[in-house]
Amino acid sequence: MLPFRRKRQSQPAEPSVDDTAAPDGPDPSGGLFSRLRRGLQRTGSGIGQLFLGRKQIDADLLEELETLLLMADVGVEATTRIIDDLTDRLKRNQLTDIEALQHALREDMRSILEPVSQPLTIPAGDKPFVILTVGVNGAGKTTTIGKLAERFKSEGHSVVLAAGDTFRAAAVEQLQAWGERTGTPVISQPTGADAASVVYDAHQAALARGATVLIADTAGRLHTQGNLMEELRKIARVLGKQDEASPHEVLLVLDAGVGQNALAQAEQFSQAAPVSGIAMTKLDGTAKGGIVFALAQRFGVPVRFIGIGEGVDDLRPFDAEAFVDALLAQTREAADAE
Ligand SMILES: Nc1nc2c(ncn2[C@@H]2O[C@H](COP(=O)(O)OP(=O)(O)OP(=O)(O)O)[C@@H](O)[C@H]2O)c(=O)[nH]1
Repeated sequence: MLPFRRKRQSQPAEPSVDDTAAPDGPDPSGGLFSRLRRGLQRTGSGIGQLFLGRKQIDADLLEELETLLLMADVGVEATTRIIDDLTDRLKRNQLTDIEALQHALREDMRSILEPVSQPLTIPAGDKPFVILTVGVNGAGKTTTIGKLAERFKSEGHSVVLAAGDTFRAAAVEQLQAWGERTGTPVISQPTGADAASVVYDAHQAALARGATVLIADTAGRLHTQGNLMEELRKIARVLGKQDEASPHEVLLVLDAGVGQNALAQAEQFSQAAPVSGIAMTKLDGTAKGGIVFALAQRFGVPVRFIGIGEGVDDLRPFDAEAFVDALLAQTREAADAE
């Protein structure tokens, strides 16, 4: 048995039938933890299992940990911060056993993520709270907007969507499909129309309907596409003219699978619009989920949501503690084999 194990880690890695129940009793988080843990398995499996059967803490173990963190795309800066701290604690004889090391690792990882663990809260007001989503092609913007519409509606908000991706054929239809699925009105113009004008129309419509949230889709673009980056600035300007605080949130949607490239995307998009939050998608299908640490360490931009699947409910508010716990959770098979 491992000396250190948190209560929630005793759940199975792959709940087969009922996501909300573990053999030890119901999941107190209503299945959220097991879903998140399953999603992050590919990123965290190596780190979680590194300590199994280990009795001694030495330089080799820290070196192995360093390699695993880098492989999970935690990035050089955040990895160095973690390893330096652990080495320091080791020198000061603070890490007397594996349990203490795991505890310290958990603490270090949390301390990187806690500053960016800031949920998106929609303040009450007489104008719609405007969320402008930005990101490269295929990052998951449209899907994330659909999931957000569902979430905000379930919280009692009245939501309007703006089909600001007038560039890609079928983008409007894709957003409309999410609108139908979630019962949310979508304001659109045909492909090729001026994106800023669609967003303007949508803002007017949101005001007229007394909507509390407006979420604008935008065309996926590479940060190297100057004209499209200029279009983003224009959309932000048009929104700002109607309400100087708007857009209230510029949500950068990043595909976790791109790894370190996410850093370049964050940097470039921030130059076109003041990115105020990140939605990290596809954490379910990647071994590179550690990129969240690299982003937190480098930019400190709040991570608002994480996507852990394609379903409408597969978007979760980011929570540093739950994220680190899920990442470091060991599989039952590995624990049993110990
Ligand atoms: N597994 C998984 N798939 C996701 C997630 N989020 C989005 N996807 C999928 O990623 C693909 C691209 O998503 P879109 O929402 O179309 O991406 P987009 O950024 O709007 O793309 P463009 O319109 O080309 O800019 C779709 O197949 C989505 O179902 C996620 O969290 N997990």
